[in-house]
Amino acid sequence: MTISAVKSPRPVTPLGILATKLESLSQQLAALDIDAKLKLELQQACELASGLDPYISHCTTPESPALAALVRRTQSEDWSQRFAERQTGHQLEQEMLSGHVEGQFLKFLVYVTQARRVLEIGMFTGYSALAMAEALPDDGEVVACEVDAYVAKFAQDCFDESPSGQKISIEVAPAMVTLQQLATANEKFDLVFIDADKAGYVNYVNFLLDNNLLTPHGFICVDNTLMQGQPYLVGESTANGVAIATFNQTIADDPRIDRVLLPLRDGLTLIRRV
Ligand SMILES: C[S@@+](CC[C@H](N)C(=O)[O-])C[C@H]1O[C@@H](n2cnc3c(N)ncnc32)[C@H](O)[C@@H]1O
Repeated sequence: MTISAVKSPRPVTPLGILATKLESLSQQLAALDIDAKLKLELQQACELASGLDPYISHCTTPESPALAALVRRTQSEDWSQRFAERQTGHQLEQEMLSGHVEGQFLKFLVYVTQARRVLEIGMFTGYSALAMAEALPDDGEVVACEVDAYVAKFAQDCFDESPSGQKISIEVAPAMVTLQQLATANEKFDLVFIDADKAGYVNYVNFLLDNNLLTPHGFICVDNTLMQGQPYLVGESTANGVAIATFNQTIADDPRIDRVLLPLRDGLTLIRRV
């Protein structure tokens, strides 16, 4: 593994982007001769936005040493270089990692639902998989789908050094291929976390429901359902923004589904069959 300088992740959530924009506005207005009360109000808006994520993190149980080590390794990797050298099949980036608060939330869900079998669609370096594995009983299992062989090996190396890593089995293939194999083997899951290619989300949820891959009380968590605010903003969207807007509407129109979208990080939608 090549170690390069650790870079801070860029903002990729609606709140993070809002805080950055407010900060930029505040800096631009600071130089101008404008009403001091207006400057103060903008400063207060900046503090309200930029202080929220650090405070939520402060109030949340800290991540384990194994998760913290996985974050450090992920941030130290030069993902652009790996892609340039064709070691990864597509451009990966540290911002893909779900992180502390979302990881602890997923872990909490595993505990309270007493899940024993978890399926992850889109693993990257394994942060969410390992967070969920930490909450599983000793005989519990996370089956983690990942299409990229390089990052799958990277995650496996992290799991090998983690106390809960042996509960995770990685399936290196396009997730739909793995889902078909799991359905053929009549596998069932208590919790499915979807965090892969956004254009595939509708098909993943339909496949899980149509092929009874969930246990009777099983449920699905879907990541990035706010996609940096694009689904509710007027103006141009990226391909991912369009895919998530379509996914959110498809889910809203599906009478089989009960759902709630939580404004956690970049949006997390919980889905269960009614
Ligand atoms: C956002 S990252 C996952 C982050 C991870 N869940 C975490 O919390 O750290 C998305 C991952 O999905 C993988 N992926 C994309 N398309 C996929 C597919 N069709 N099948 C399986 N994995 C896929 C990507 O290679 C990438 O590693």
